Amino acid sequence: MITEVKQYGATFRLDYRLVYWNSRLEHEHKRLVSMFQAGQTICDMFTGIGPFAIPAAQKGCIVYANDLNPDSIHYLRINAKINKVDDRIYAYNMDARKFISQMMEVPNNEVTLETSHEVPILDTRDNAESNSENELLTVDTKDLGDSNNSGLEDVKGSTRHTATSVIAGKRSSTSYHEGNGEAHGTDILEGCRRKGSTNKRMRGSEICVTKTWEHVDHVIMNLPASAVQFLDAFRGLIQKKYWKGCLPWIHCYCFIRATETPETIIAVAESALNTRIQDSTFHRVRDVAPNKAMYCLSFRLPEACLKEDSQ
Ligand SMILES: C[S@@+](CC[C@H](N)C(=O)[O-])C[C@H]1O[C@@H](n2cnc3c(N)ncnc32)[C@H](O)[C@@H]1O
Repeated sequence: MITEVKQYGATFRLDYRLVYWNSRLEHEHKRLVSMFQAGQTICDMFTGIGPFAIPAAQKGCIVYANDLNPDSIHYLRINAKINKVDDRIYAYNMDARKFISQMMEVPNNEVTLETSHEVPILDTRDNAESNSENELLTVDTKDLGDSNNSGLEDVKGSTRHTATSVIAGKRSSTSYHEGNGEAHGTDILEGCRRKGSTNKRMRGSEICVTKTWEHVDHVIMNLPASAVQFLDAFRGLIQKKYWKGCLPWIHCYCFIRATETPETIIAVAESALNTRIQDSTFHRVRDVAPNKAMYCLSFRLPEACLKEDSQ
């Protein structure tokens, strides 16, 4: 059953039989995106058809959006096009743990653009002749099995797709390096123009290449039943010597039952991260049952999660 719904000015096409959609989350999508600023880099680990990703991109953020369900990614791509933000969203189709670890992985030579596993929405074909490594790729879902949305939570199975380390971002700087189109800025606010930056989808703004292992502003984890358990993926994930600026905000959704307290969830999160969390906030999203509410736990990734140079 394919239908179209509207949320805060964005249009979402979806098939209810194949993908997750909950209109009751509209206010929460809006609330979280209101925290983002234009030019920020967002990783959405459980993106669905993009109700965080699309408004974030509309706001001028660069979004790396992942979902294990290939149908979600199919509709995310459609919705990115409908809402004219396909130049700001990169989509990935893999397990969230693998996605975030590959986002933060520093490639061996730091300049290799491993795009063979990327599923970018951004159509770079106009640039292809000058930067073949950024060619548009299609989703190969053969290894993903059943496309049905049900039962995907906690799926740890890997796919043939691995996240690329290539990031397209809007940056104010125009420093530009010939070669492979890779950014070599010394600060996250510096970037480089994508080589042959004639992409017709740019609508007047620059598309730049930056590196997620150097900086991400926000990570969204909306899989309330088990997102907290995915936090272990952040242990030693970010290499201290490459990271620039503040550590990312993690927005991790969870359920809290009547028998539990926010402290219960913090304890699980700290155990997963293997360190203490400072200054966290819990935002009550909505009641999902008489004794169960959905919350958003937000905190800055603790420095103790960083990987030291020698590790
Ligand atoms: C609760 S929905 C949230 C979707 C969207 N972010 C929203 O706010 O409506 C969770 C999504 O996570 C996806 N998912 C479930 N397990 C996953 C996993 N291990 N890795 C990546 N995505 C997963 C599901 O396919 C689903 O689209």
